Amino acid sequence: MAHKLASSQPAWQKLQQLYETKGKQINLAQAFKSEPQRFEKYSREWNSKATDARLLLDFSKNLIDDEVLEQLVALAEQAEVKQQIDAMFGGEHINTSEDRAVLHVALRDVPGDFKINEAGVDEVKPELEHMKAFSDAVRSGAHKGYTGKTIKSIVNIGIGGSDLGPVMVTEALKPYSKRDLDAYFVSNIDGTHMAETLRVCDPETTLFIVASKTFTTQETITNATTARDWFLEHAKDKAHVAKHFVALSTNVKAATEFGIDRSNMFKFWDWVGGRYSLWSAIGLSIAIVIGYENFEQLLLGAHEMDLHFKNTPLKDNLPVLLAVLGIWYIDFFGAETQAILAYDQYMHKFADYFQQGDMESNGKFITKNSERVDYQTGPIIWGQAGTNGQHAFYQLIHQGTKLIPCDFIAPVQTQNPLGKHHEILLSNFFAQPEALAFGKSEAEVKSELGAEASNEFLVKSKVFEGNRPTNSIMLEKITPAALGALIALYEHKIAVQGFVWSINSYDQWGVELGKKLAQKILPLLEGTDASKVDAAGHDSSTSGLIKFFLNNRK
Ligand SMILES: O=P(O)(O)OC[C@H]1O[C@H](O)[C@H](O)[C@@H](O)[C@@H]1O
Repeated sequence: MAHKLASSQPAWQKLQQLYETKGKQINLAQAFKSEPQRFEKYSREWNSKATDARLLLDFSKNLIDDEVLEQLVALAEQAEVKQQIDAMFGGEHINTSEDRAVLHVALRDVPGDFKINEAGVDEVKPELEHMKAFSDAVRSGAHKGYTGKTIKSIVNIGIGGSDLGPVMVTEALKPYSKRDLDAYFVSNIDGTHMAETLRVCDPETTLFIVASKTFTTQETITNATTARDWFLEHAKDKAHVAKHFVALSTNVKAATEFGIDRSNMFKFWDWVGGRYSLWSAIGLSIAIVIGYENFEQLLLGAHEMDLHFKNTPLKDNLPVLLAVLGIWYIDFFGAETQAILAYDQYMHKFADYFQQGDMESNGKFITKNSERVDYQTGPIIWGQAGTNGQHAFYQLIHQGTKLIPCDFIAPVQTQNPLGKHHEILLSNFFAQPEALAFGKSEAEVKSELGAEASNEFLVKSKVFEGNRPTNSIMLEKITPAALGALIALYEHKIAVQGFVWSINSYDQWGVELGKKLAQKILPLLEGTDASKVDAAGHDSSTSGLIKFFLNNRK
């Protein structure tokens, strides 16, 4: 693969011209007027064959026409997206800086459709069986704590990819959860997170799941050690740890050193990136909360999206469409962010999850050819569940000076039919993209205002320029399979953008420097001698801050 600068592709130059000559003037109101079939043309329904996952992607409210879309797809073709997809599914080591394959798709290949030759792939099935047996035993009460009681709480201790996926999915699929089992997720090194969790847990009925791909992450190991100390204060005998602590990791050696039995370890492999790991052993808390059968549906839904992604021509390929539309705004309109707005309370962690998924994957400036990009790469991802966001930040999306492409997501069917709630929720879900696209003209404002129309400032303040692009994604229902498919859709969108930008979406060197500096600073904080700080070689700002801490702590 050539991994050329995206800006050197012929389609990029063409898109630049299109943007200048007409792209920036595309007017959605006019486009919809002149094209009665715009929705039919720019929307795609997707039905999974083997599961109940169904979704509709409407991308008609984007600032595109046929020519722009054609060039966007041509850009993906020229960037060899198809070949890069095949390389990923084929197990090639596309994570070149770490010389690793990128095979989260193998974790959810339950039917065994992909023939991948990579060490560990043949261990996926046995590991899933291990997860099934263990999650069944915890849920049924067969797995007992050290005093013979059944498990009432699980505490997942992990951070980043070892936390966000389990948190997001267990929240999104709460209707499928075992309601008499409490699930907690401790991630932050701030002792408050663990202290507040232990406060409500009973050592006799709590299972700790230590989730860490590397098993070296400072936060997780510190939190796990604190949990073990707390547990042993009550249980006394170290032999009881086996019933209350399990580990999810690629690093069997470090987990053993921590004191976890091999039989209590659930492993995965270095070809699973942290932010793509919820499908692996890292999903154990999910399997315990929603049951293994539902966890398998989650995998199957994702697998169905994998098949779509792998086998569908680029122009009809949903992840590819989302990816190139994103590139249109990021690289040609200068959009810096992307909002993900799920109109479903259970999905309130979805945007947080893809903050890591997208920003850790594509927040990079070096191409795989070691060139510095001369274009923008990954956007800032943010969002909140609707309708809460409407009462917080939508003002800026509607009338601010920034272009914020938004993805609106909602289920047709609610999990909680309650009066008119769902109709009201969805009326907002339909109204917001409409308002963003078509706005409100000065003439409309004036006619609405009647006598007050002479107040120029009021009139101008009430104008909505419109033309703000959105995608709308409707799922039939947020079932485990549908959620799996939706997550895979976004994962692959991120992959395609990385492929086009020629960056490596699967490493994360950008998180290292801060960690290293913290390691250097920690010994200073453990001491008491402020005078040592000056000799430690920090800048005056960092030294000043550390000394303020040392001089003022009690
Ligand atoms: O699972 P772990 O090895 O503990 O890693 C947890 C997290 O830490 C790192 O800082 C990485 O940036 C994340 O990608 C990872 O998910």
